[in-house]
Amino acid sequence: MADADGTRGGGTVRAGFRFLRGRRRAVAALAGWSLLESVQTFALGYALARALDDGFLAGRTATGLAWLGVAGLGALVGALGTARVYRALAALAEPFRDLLVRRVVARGLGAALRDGTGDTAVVSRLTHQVEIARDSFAGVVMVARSFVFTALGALVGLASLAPPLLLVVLPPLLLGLALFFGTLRPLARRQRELLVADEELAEELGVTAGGLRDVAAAGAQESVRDRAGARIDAERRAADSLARWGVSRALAVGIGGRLPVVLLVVLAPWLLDRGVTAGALAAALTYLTQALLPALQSLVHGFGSAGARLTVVIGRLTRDTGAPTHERTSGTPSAPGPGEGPAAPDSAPDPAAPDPGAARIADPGAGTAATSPEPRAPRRDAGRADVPALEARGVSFAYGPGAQPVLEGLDLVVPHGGWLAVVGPSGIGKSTLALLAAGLLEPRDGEILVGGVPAAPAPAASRVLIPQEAYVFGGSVRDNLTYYGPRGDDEVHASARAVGADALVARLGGLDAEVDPRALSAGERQLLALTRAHLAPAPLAVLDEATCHLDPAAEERAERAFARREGGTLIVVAHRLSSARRAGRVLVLDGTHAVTGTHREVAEHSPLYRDLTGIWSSRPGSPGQGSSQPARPLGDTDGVDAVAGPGLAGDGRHVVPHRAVGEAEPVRDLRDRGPLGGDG
Ligand SMILES: Nc1ncnc2c1ncn2[C@@H]1O[C@H](COP(=O)(O)OP(=O)(O)OP(=O)(O)O)[C@@H](O)[C@H]1O
Repeated sequence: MADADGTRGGGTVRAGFRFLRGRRRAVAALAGWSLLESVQTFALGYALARALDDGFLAGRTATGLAWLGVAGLGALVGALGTARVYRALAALAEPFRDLLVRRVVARGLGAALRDGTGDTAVVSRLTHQVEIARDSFAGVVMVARSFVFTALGALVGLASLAPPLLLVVLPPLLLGLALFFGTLRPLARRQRELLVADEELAEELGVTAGGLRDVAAAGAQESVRDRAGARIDAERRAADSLARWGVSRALAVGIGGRLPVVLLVVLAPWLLDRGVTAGALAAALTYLTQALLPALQSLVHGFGSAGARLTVVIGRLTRDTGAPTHERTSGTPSAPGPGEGPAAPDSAPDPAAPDPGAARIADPGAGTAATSPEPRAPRRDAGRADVPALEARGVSFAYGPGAQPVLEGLDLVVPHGGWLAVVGPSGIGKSTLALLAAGLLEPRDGEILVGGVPAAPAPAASRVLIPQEAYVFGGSVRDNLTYYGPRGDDEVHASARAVGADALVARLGGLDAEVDPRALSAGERQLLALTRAHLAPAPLAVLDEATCHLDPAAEERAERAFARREGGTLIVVAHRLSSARRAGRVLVLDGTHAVTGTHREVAEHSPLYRDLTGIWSSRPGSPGQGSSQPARPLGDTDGVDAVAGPGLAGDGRHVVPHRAVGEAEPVRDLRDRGPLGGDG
């Protein structure tokens, strides 16, 4: 139907003519009704001239009125024609749509069956484009037809009134048309470029707006801004270029539609000398201003917009097998670190000496979980063993200057190789802590050190944050997985296997297969994002409910894969109890206390944790140690959503202890969370 690349309009026009040739009857019907419609154009000027010359100017009012009546009759006949024109147009546009739908469905289903993806959503995506093509096709036919028959009615009218009028009107009209057709192709190309740039920008901004929180979480503001800026520049360039070429369009309308009016006025004496009557002159002006000029304007603008849209859409339909238009599968990672925090080459920052005076929530159990036959990720610089992977020193944070703090006075040490699960009720500050750890938020007071240097200026390579919403972008599987840096296929496969994404990678068709993000489930997207993060060179991984769409077994496999990374440190905002149990240490953020320790220790000391995990005992104490109501064994079967607990405990106040387990002191009310909004 069109040029294969959809970028030139010649093929589309030719295909359009071929289509019309195959439907001669419908075309003839459309032409016939259009001819009838043009009666009103003809009658408008002709009857006006007669009404003036034979009627009002000759003192015969009745005759004048009768001719005006004829003009009215002409309008009625024309209206009849107009009504039928739309039916005749439908008889062309609907088969056009049917033809496209047949092809699209056949190709889309064929591709789905061939690929074995079973993704028949492609068909509905393309049929939407078909609707646009149908409407654009109808628009183009309508304006072309309208111009031809309006011009016909007007020119026949002029010729029948006074042939010299044609001498004045025709040359500029033809010149204007020549200019229009001469510049049609470059103009259409620019129009298409603008259309495509506009769509790309809208798509880009739509995607960005939907993921602003994760963009911020991933620290991808700069790359997102750059990409949006590039799209805006592209659209501006396209608009500038179209505007320059648009001058020719205005010129065509000016020469073809307005110049004849000027000439008629200027040459009126000459025309009157040659026997052109005043009525014919008035009729000529009416033809020009009421019929020809508007028809020419519609032609020029209609071809520019509907024609360009038609060419673009037809190009896509004949080229695509269903990839959404915005998924540019160039093979180049066009998206930023979609979802995860940034990572860059290793660096070994100068360790800052830990503050000897600071009391800590330390993680003695760290580094003990790594025993696995699974392949280890490439060695990362774990930093100096005596410098913690993450250290919070008296950290307070609030969203906004006057807001109550989300965290206050938090001290925390996570050594290299540690595995810490963060749990707590919804809205308590788990994600905030994750963002602070990733250096994407800065503490109001205190400091967060990653590998011994303040988290915010710490090299992005030192940690990777994987938020709940995983980003996968159009491109190959390899592009998606090696976004943070080139990796050999063996390493990529090893990480995919470790994380549990190997079956998915195979199902997608291997590393070279193109990814259609829309065809992936939320869990599959998480698996790809996790593998990408697993391959990142960052020693510290922060998983903020990054496995929430995986089943418990898949979640365990993924978490263990991160914990096993050589020298890797893992902080998990836990989504399930099983996740907290696996970790060497658990940090419970609650309304009045923050407690850390092993699972058993926090179960003993934190009523909230017991609530969250479903452990109830008749007295505060160690589960199973003399408790009158022994704790129920903890396990995956508890299925407790650790973050969806009963809410703030006690009086709703929040304390993060400066000291060890159980030693807490009250701090401020948390009800005012600050002005920024967000649900955590
Ligand atoms: N951008 C923000 N502006 C203002 N307040 C915020 C913002 N983000 C989070 N908050 C508030 O900070 C508090 C902690 O939010 P956070 O997202 O860290 O909680 P969370 O424990 O991760 O919750 P959830 O388990 O529901 O994800 C909440 O009261 C939340 O409303």
